[in-house]
Amino acid sequence: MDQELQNKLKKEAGIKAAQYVKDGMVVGLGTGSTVRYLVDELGRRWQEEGLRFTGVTTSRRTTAQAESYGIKIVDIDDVDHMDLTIDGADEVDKNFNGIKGGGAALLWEKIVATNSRHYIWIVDHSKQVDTIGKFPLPVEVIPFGVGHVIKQFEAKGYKPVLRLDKEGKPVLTDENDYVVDLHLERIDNPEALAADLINTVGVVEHGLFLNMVDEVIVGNEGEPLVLTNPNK
Ligand SMILES: O=C(CO)[C@H](O)[C@H](O)COP(=O)(O)O
Repeated sequence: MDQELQNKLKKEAGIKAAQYVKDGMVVGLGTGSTVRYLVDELGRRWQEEGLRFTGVTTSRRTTAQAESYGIKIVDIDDVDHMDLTIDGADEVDKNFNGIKGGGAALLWEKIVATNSRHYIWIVDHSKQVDTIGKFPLPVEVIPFGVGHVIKQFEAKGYKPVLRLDKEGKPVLTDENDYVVDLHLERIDNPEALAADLINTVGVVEHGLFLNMVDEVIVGNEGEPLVLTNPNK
């Protein structure tokens, strides 16, 4: 899919998802290029329609964008729960299992998601896959001893690569951790992999979001499709 079309589909999914946000809600705001369109639309409604909600964000980038519109953002510990969280995803399969963390925000994203009453992903249709894993699986690892974690992953055949920025320095998450991307190509047993990763000392979180999402809004040529998770 060409970039221009992909951006159009991301934008349509973001605008559709913005309709779920109502006055008075506490809303979790995800991270990434699709969420940017969502926040633009919420910002427009905040300024033009007087929409008022309380936002909790999953990254400093999203905080900065939301606050640039005047949207009220609070600390996650200042609210009891999120009524609704809307985020992007890197891949999603038919069982509503997905990979997140392409933007290195997976830890805050998972914390916000797990404390949300309703959880929605916005994606363009290129993110829909039969089997997850082609997209490298992000794993957040603390810097101390990261080389040893990488060696353990190599020994297991996980094909780990430390994520670097353009200057060749390790990418830092908002918690000042590193991201190790696992080039697995396909993940046939995501539950087993998730358990193995989270039991590895030094791993803070991984980007497998398994059966967490309630609805996926898919930007398609035509109207965005709303898929509802039957297992939630
Ligand atoms: O998990 C994420 C950030 O950590 C993003 O939601 C994911 O990478 C999708 O991003 P985009 O909308 O730019 O394709």
